[in-house]
Amino acid sequence: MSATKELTVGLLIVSDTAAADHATDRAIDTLTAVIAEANAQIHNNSYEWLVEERRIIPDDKEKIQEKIKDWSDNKALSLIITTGGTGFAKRDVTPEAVSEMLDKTASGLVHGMLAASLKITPFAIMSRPVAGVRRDTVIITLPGSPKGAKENLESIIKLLPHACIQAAGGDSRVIHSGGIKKLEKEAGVAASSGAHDHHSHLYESGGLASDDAVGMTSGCGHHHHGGGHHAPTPRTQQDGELRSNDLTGDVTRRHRSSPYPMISVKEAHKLVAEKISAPEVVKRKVDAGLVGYILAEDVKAKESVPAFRASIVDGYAVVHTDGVGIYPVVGVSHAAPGELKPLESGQIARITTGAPLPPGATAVVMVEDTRIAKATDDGKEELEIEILASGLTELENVREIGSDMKTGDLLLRKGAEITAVGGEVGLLASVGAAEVAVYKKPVVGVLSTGDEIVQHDRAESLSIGEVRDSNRPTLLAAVNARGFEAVDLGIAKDQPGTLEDVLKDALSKVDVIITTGGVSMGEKDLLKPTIERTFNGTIHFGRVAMKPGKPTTFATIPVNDDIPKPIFSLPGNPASATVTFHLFVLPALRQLAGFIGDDVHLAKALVTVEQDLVLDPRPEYHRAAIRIDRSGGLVARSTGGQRSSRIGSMEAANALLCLPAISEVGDKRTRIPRGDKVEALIIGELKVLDV
Ligand SMILES: Nc1nc2c(c(=O)[nH]1)N[C@H]1C(S)=C(S)[C@@H](COP(=O)(O)OP(=O)(O)OC[C@H]3O[C@@H](n4cnc5c(N)ncnc54)[C@H](O)[C@@H]3O)O[C@H]1N2
Ligand code: MOO
Ligand SMILES: [Mg+2]
Repeated sequence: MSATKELTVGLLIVSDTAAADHATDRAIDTLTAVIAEANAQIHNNSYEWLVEERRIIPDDKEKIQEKIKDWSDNKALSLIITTGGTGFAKRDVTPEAVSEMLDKTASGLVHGMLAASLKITPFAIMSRPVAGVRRDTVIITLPGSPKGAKENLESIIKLLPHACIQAAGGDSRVIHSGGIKKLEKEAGVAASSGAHDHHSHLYESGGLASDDAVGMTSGCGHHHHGGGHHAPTPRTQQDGELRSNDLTGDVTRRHRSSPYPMISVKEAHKLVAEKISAPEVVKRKVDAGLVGYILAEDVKAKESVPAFRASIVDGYAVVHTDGVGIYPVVGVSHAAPGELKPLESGQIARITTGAPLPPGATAVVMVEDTRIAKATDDGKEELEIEILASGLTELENVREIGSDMKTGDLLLRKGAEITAVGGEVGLLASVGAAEVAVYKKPVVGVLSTGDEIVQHDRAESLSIGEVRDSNRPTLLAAVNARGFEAVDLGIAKDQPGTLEDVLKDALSKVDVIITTGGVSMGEKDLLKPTIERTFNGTIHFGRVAMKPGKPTTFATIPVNDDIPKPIFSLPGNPASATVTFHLFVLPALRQLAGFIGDDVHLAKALVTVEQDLVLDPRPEYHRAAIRIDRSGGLVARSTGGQRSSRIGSMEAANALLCLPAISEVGDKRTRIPRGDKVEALIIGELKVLDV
């Protein structure tokens, strides 16, 4: 199984000055930053640098050798980086100390570093770096100046994973061919056939799908129509294959890299669509509570609308052939039920909008087209009216019976959504539909997990380590606002028994479970093992190539003879939980509720970005507020800091901008410049741009 490999690093700062006063050292911070940057640039998750040791020692050959021995022979670090002691001064002994320890030298790395430095300064010629391998560890020596050390390391760091993996015996599953080619390209190394052969044992992955064989493309092109015929399904759990940590084991035996393949957002959508069961049909009353349901039957009109000949205006019912002239007012028809006296030629009747025409009347004249000819003596009633309008046509200003809708007409088709606009409820109500068949909406349970999580409105201030529960109120609100019934499942402690009890209870009450927290690599991350090992559930995916939301987990749990119930275990980080709710859970809820086709997914639009947006190694769902500008175009403004912990990044956000992973954009661009257009997934109402 391919997985992220940690490449461990030791930073050995060789400097008399820094050893005497650690505060003077700048090398550790500088190199840590270079390594962090290198991690950020890694275009897939097959490896990651991890700085495990940092030590500052004086320019002392024995001390240098002692550390190198410990870090390579005992700790088997992947890489040791020394800084300092590479010049011509008497105390400069690092190259000598290191050379004596090497099993193999690596003159290529030395050339690489020197060549890069010489481009920057001729003084590079004054440095005497060495590099090589001791046991499983690659060792490089950098100059003492932080600037020089940084430049040297930057010049080779992209090729170092390859060197380290080979030095450690080369695991052919670690780096896939795309990764090596990318490294070569990034480092400007020609992929000559020789180099290719040399690498081949690393990148022929023997049919095993590597992490990004499934792709890391951003998730906007995700629209699947519920199962279907798109990309091949990524690997999911095979029968009986348990990948999660065994909770009965010691922490030392937990996974050190995720056993779950990293799949693309697109594939995650496809898996959700496939595993979500068919919607159930139920009868529901036609009232305000019907909003958000999908009709499970065609609905036909049982009655005609209008059910009688009705006036469209306020005026006088006439016989249309009578023409202009003065006529006696023989009756009144208000919009109210009741018997009406028939009208004969030569007579008229006062009538209001919506009122039934008297039998015999064939048209209505608007009050504006008439004049009073004679009133009663007290002046309170009209006796005679002069009709001024000529050339009336039959049924002018009249709604004929069934002219809006006839008995038996198809009102709404199976699959129609009863929207919050109200039109469909109105249509059903207008023909007296009292009850309709719709698809059942799933009831959704929302659970927070974590020993540190406390009720958000607890009055006492927080003790160290405590965190207010923002995920549960957020998700309960979002579930409700999307028209689904939400059940508050509370907070479960990070204890297997507790989680088991809460989930067991939830499975009996709700159709879909959402949990947050406890899905990543920590020993207290219990969701995956509990789903798999306690509930015999199937984890369909446990990692998705996206930011935020990498550890998003989707599983189904068998329940008696029933259809397995879906459980979405979202990451604990608040922005991650909220984004992944919209991206994965909402479509699943909609599918269960009978939505089909593109309606299952969030709507997409092309928007113009207002600021430069920096790209991440993972496809990113950048939170933004999009507005309609004066020309009707859409502009997007970032909500600011996008760290997964920052729920503030969701404040006023109505869209998720789909930013490609760095590796997806050509010409080494690292940002989307302002003014460019990107795809946005709409999660809230659009507003008009402030002027
Ligand atoms: N060694 C690794 N560590 C982590 C990885 C990794 O790949 N390797 N992934 C990181 C990513 S990405 C994420 S996202 C998080 C996900 O963590 P978990 O889902 O396991 O969540 P927790 O560890 O329980 O909590 C993370 C974070 O969120 C806070 N939290 C949790 N629940 C709530 C809540 N209801 N309301 C507010 N805040 C909450 C929690 O206190 C933590 O700060 O893992 C990374 N680690
Ligand atoms: O993917 Mo995590 O969601 O970065 O924070
Ligand atoms: Mg965790």
